[in-house]
Amino acid sequence: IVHMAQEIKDKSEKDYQEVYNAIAVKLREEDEFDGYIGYGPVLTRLAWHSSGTWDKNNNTGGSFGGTYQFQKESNDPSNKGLHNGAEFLAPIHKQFPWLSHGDLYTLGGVVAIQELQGPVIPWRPGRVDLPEDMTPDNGRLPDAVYGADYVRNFFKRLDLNDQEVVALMGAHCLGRTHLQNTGFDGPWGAASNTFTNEFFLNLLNENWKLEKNEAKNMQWNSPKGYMMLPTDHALIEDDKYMAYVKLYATNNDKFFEDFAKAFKKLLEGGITFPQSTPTYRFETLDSQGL
Ligand code: HEM
Ligand SMILES: Nc1c([N+](=O)[O-])cnc2ccccc12
Repeated sequence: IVHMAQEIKDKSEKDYQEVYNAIAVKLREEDEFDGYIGYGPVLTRLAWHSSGTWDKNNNTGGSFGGTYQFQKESNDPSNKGLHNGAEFLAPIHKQFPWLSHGDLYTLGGVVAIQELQGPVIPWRPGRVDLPEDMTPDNGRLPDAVYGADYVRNFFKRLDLNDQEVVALMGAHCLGRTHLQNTGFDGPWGAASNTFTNEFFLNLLNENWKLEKNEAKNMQWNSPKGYMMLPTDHALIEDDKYMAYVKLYATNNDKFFEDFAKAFKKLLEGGITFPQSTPTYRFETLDSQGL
């Protein structure tokens, strides 16, 4: 299967910046969601989950077809809670009906990272909505209960190496786990809505204890009220992963640079873009004085 991005002839950078700004203004205004965390984290997770169904071996799934819009995919137990992100984006789709669902879901994640003071994520348009029968089966997204070998093997299907995996996991600086969504709870400490390298500093500096939570799942908790999933903690149980955790804990610029590259790669998995497709680097609201 080839997912060839379509050439968008009648839309310019200005048109896409207008979509970016509409999402960013809504994100700034609707700040009360999830205990004043806001929609940034769930939009980031929606962009990741709509892309993380890709299988490089047969080029099925991925962000191209926008199939998260179909219940078969949005009802995947792995996607519990993401309807909040999709409902947030629904009015944006109405306002800009020419934007495909695949472009909408991935752009939502780009706006979230950039507006939460993270790095600029270069982004390309042209994903094309696929029919419902092209929706990938459930079960392609990762479980949180396993260790480093599982994580390494899982991300091979997405063509992502150790360095890219550790950088991407840094997005767990955002938001929180919700017992009713995934059976993990916390962090009760500062569940953040600012994109930083905190996740790596927490991993290295906190005193982690493996405990059974209210849903009978094992998770790592710290005295300060932070938590880590088993797959988070795996990054300091494995020497190769640990080297990158230390790199990103001590070099925020390097983390930002590597995260931006890996997140773009994740959001474009399986897509062939024509040479003529522009790569957009959007301005934040702040940098536009808005
Ligand atoms: C081994 C891979 C991963 C596993 C097992 C995993 C698992 C989870 C779980 C269980 C939650 C809690 C969801 C909830 O209860 O509402 C979560 C939240 C989140 N994940 Fe991951 N994740 C992984 C990788 C990623 C990646 C690669 C990204 C993005 C680059 C990401 C971004 C997020 C964000 C932003 C949240 C917070 C969502 C919110 O606050 O509503 N995760 N993840
Ligand atoms: N905030 C988070 C942390 N943390 O250390 O703050 C760790 N792991 C997480 C996993 C999923 C979602 C949020 C997380």
